[in-house]
Amino acid sequence: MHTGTHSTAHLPQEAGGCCGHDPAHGAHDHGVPSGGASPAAFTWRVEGMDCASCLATIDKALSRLPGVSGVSVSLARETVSLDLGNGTSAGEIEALLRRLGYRAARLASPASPAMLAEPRRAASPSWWTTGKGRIAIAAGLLLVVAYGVSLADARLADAAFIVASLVAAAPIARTALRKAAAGAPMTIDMLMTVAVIGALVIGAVEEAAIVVFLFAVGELLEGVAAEKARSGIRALAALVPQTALRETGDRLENVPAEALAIGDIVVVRPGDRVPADGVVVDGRSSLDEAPITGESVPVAKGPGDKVFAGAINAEAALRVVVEAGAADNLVARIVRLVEEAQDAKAPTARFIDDFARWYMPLIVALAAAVAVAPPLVAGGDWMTWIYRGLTLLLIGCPCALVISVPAAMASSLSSAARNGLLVKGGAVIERLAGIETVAFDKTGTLTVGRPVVTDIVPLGSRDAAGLLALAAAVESHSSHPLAAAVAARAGRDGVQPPAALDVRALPGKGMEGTVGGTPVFIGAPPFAAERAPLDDALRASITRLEGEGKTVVVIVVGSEAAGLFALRDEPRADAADAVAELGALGVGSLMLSGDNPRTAAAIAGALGVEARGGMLPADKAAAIGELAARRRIAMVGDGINDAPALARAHVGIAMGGGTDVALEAADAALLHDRVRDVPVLLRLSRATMINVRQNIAVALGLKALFLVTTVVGATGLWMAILADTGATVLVTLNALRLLAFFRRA
Ligand SMILES: Nc1ncnc2c1ncn2[C@@H]1O[C@H](COP(=O)(O)OP(=O)(O)OP(=O)(O)O)[C@@H](O)[C@H]1O
Ligand SMILES: [Zn+2]
Repeated sequence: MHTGTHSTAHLPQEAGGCCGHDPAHGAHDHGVPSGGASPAAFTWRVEGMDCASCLATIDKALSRLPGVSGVSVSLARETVSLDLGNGTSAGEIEALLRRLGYRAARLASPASPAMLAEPRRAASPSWWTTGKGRIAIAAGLLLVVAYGVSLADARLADAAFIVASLVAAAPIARTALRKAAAGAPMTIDMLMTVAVIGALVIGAVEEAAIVVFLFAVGELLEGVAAEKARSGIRALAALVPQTALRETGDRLENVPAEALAIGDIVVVRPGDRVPADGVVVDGRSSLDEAPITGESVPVAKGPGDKVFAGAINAEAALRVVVEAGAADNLVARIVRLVEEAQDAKAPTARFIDDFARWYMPLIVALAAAVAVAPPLVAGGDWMTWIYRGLTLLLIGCPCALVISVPAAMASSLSSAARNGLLVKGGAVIERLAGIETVAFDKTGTLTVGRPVVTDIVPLGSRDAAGLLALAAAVESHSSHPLAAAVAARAGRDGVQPPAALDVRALPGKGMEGTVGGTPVFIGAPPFAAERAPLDDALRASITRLEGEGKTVVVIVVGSEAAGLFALRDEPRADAADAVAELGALGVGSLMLSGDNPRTAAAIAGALGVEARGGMLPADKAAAIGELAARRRIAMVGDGINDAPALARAHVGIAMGGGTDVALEAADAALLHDRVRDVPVLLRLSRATMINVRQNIAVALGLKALFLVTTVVGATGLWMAILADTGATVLVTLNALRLLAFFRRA
């Protein structure tokens, strides 16, 4: 059973601290600083955090300041958040960030998503304008020049390579020193600096220059996959138009979309994008929601239908009443969710981070031993063994390993989000990949959730219309799908329901109230039977109707059964296919229903799933808890009345058009009402975990291989760094394959 908490890890997923890993990191104080005044939350947007190593360094440096607690660094959002008590001022924090080499800008509200606080931020800069890009280009050019010089005059070769190495390595050395001054001495920048200087000292000058260049290229590539995934999600936010046509009195005025308030009326002309989430009040058109939810078919919308910011109005003008502010619309929530998801570490990622944490010091110790021991103990050649020791230092770079998990997760999470599948982090992906059974709620999940009254059976003197009026009187107070069906039928038949008093819902059982002074109950037969005797003829028709897959509710007036309604809710068109696809994946399906077992079995039988009926809402949660103890189980529901069951499953999946509840209550949410997205999500998760394992194998495999070849002297300096750069490239390319998952599916 999962804990239900979505990791509030202080370090984001990509924070593995590739190159900046220091053994002590992570030990910081989340306590409230002394001094009485409660700490205030601050958030900065920090530019220049382009590598995993930056994060550990920032976290560590900030956490050491007095009065600072709860440091959280997000690479996905490019923010640093922390609580500030007495002892340090916000200005001092900014100064420290500047000293570490980053630009920091305070964000007004820590709660506001960074992206939306500055929504029009230019797209991420081209690689060659970034610090790492410039170092890589410079190192490459210097290398070419040095080769040119050495060809022209062999006597100048050594000097040329030495200059090239020193100049290209200078920024790396500066970073190493800066981090060391901030309390993180053992970083890959430091290893690089030591290795390059060492190589120059022992005369391996050409290799030193190549090493600096390859290292710079590797560093440049490190964040490519994550950045690519991130820019895909940022593109979403850019879909929301900047301006809106607001109706003010009888005028239309152009206002910034952010200025729209709930209740404003906006006009969306054909060809325009919808500026805010809202509900259509006038007009009919079809809307293209593909950019937001990945739904490729345009959706017809008319009065009363929900529209989402960013959708393209294809046909006719619409008047829309705004229902959410700019920071709360679906697109903003998706962006925020995916960014948070990218910061939530999967267990595998955490394991790799732990590994990387002791890997680097271990390799450094090994390098020292290799450089010194053989010459001292066995009389080996000093130059040879120092060279091998320096090479081992380079093998200490855990870059490819540290990005192996987050690169795959970032690709997976963002391609899922672009296709209407929202997953709250790598941990959920990891759990999804291991799911053995999927439990579905019935109403609204496996079925359409819009039951229709098919039979009305009055008893005694009352006629059908009279019975319907009575039922509708009580049901008009409920939003249950069955209640909606009864009310709809009354409306269609032109029946005017009388007033009902003291109406209350009995969850999972029915409704009760008083009409004209007489108590009226409408609900499931077993609970009706507690109030009035049901004769054999009545029981027989209930059994027959239920066998047809219909839900029967009995109306009890006073202490007498007054009649029954049968309602039928059709299975979703793709439900049977979804169950079959799950079966093909080796995953079992199960339907949990509050409906009576016979109806549940009839519907389940048609879909080919096992069913459990007659469950009260608490029973569903209990059943999930019990199943979860034996099998890894996912629960799919609408997130509204089955939140407890969703929470008790290993993975809770909410289905249903982007409602707040669905997004908050579950580990994953499907924006479309498409059951087949469940097997798609499982396949994506499995593909992601395979990808992760391939990445780890490549990264670790190359390390192990070059560790051995270095010690036996088969490979040298530049091959060692090429192994890391090459592994970074392979891991990145492999992770990016996941972006194409939906194109193949
Ligand atoms: N408003 C209502 N009017 C009539 N009957 C009701 C009402 N609410 C609940 N019931 C009765 O209680 C049963 C269980 O209701 P519950 O809401 O738990 O299940 P459901 O959501 O309809 O179905 P499922 O659990 O399969 O999704 C219904 O089948 C019905 O017999
Ligand atoms: Zn590295």
